[in-house]
Amino acid sequence: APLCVKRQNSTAWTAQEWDAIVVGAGTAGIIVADRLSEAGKKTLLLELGGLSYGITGGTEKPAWLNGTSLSRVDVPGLYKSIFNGGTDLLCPSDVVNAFQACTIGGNSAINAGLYFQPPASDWDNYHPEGWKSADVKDATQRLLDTQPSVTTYSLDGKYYMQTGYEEAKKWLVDAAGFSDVSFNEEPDNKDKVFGRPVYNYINGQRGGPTRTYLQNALARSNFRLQTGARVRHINHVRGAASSITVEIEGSTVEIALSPNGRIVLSAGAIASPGLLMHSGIGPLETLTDLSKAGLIPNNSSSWVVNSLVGEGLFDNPNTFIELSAPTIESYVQDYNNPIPADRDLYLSTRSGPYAFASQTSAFWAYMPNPDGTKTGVQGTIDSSGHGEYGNNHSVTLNVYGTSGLGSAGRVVLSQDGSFIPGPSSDVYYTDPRDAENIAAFIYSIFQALPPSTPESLATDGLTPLNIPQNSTVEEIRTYITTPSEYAVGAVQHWSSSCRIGKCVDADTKVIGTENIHVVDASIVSPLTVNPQFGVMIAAEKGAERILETWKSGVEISL
Ligand SMILES: Cc1cc2nc3c(=O)[nH]c(=O)nc-3n(C[C@H](O)[C@H](O)[C@H](O)COP(=O)(O)OP(=O)(O)OC[C@H]3O[C@@H](n4cnc5c(N)ncnc54)[C@H](O)[C@@H]3O)c2cc1C
Repeated sequence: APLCVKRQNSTAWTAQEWDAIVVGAGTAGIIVADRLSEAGKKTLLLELGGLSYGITGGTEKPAWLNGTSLSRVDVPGLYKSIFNGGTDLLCPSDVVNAFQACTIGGNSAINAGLYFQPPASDWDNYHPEGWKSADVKDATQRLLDTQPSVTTYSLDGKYYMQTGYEEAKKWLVDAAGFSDVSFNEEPDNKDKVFGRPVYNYINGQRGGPTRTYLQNALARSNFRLQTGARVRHINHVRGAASSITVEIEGSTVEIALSPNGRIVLSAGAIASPGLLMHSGIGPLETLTDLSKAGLIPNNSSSWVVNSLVGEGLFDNPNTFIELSAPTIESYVQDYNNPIPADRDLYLSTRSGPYAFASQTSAFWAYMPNPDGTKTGVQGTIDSSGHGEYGNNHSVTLNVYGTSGLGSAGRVVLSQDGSFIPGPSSDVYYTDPRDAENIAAFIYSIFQALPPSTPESLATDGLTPLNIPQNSTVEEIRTYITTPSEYAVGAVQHWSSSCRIGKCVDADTKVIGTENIHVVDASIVSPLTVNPQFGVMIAAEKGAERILETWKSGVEISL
């Protein structure tokens, strides 16, 4: 644990009692632990993974970064290389059945850094009392004060890889009637809007809670971050937790809460419900299976039966649409061998193609439903083609369904005897209305493209290559719901598996427990935008609510 040992050079931390034990130094966990320690609580932040950003001591990097303080995590343009594997940043396969980061920063250390503020309607329409837009306003401001959102990423002030952006703007703004907006200036406007993406970068490098909140917390003597610590389960009697069992450096230790202490699970939308289940908190059937396997006590009087633990797991259903135009010049950032001029531009001035992740534009719309609700759709355009469409004149449009979708699954434990948490098979498109809406949206924007077929490309403007421009709604619906390299792929935006008002109460406390909280993507309902910003608001707000429960002096009876 190179980070903490230096300052708090006690090896006896495992024998101490903690006011708050936060599980997972990810996107939300870091923020919660910072705010609780700031309020004077003696706070332990336990992280399964290891070092990530250069500032944490991370050293995983390509040779061209040797001699700098940067790790691969710091360079925004190395984002897509995470999908090539060969990294210690990802979760081991026995932790979650999904593509997730297990390292300081969690997924904020590997994601694209897209940082879109959710519209007020996401809180007002989909979250309960106490979590409406007016309730999260201050939390949002605290977040923006600590982690700003940037609209220019390259420090020379220029925009790079813009040929796809220009064609998309011609299509969506000039022909399809979308408004050209600055997303930061009007975050609530997500209906028929187009613009440049916003990111959470700091001075041309990856931002996120590790660069901001964690640095504040590490300066406090009542805070400790421990890496390489895998939490196995919470020890509790009918929901009143007294300690946590952790595997660290090959041994298993129990770490105690102080009287009136709190446990906060921030292990992510798949792992947090998994940890609750492995602690005897969850659906009866799952707890019965775990007890038969000897993994939780047989004595069911110590269980907390809560069928909503894991329920509602969401991920955006997505489709890649490959677009080509004669004017487009594709660009692929290279992990090992960047174009020397682009490498030097980044190293000398944090400018150029390596100063951002490669998304050059984004757009949103809502599809109205007969019952008065609306279904959100988002498009994000990248700088290169995908799969067999990787020619020099193509880019990839990633279309997601977002808020208001009816499809969701749940966190299930694997049936192979190892009980690893993962998504059920019914996360995407189980509600037929979702595919209808997304197909109708794609159809509608295709009408604003010049007529073309994949065999006879438009000479001026974009041609869709994998879904022909002249497809019917029905043909598009079939394409997007048929698994392929371009459709029904997991975006890994896991959320909503332990929702506020259902699985946890408005104080983020797991219903049926006394002092066990969940604060991470699990508690947030499906948002109109990529989840990171909303998850960080939930962490600010969650910390505020937890601190209020302490002030009101609720006693935990053991
Ligand atoms: C490839 C990829 C790209 C993405 N791009 C974007 C984007 O550009 N913009 C955006 O808004 N969203 C993006 N997302 C989604 C976004 O990053 C996540 O929604 C968000 O970071 C989730 O935050 P969290 O706090 O819930 O969990 P995480 O950030 O995942 O943190 C969970 C932490 O808990 C730790 N942990 C888990 N189990 C244990 C255990 N048993 N003991 C101890 N520690 C444990 C993990 O190691 C991890 O550090 C992306 C996600 C992925 C995977």
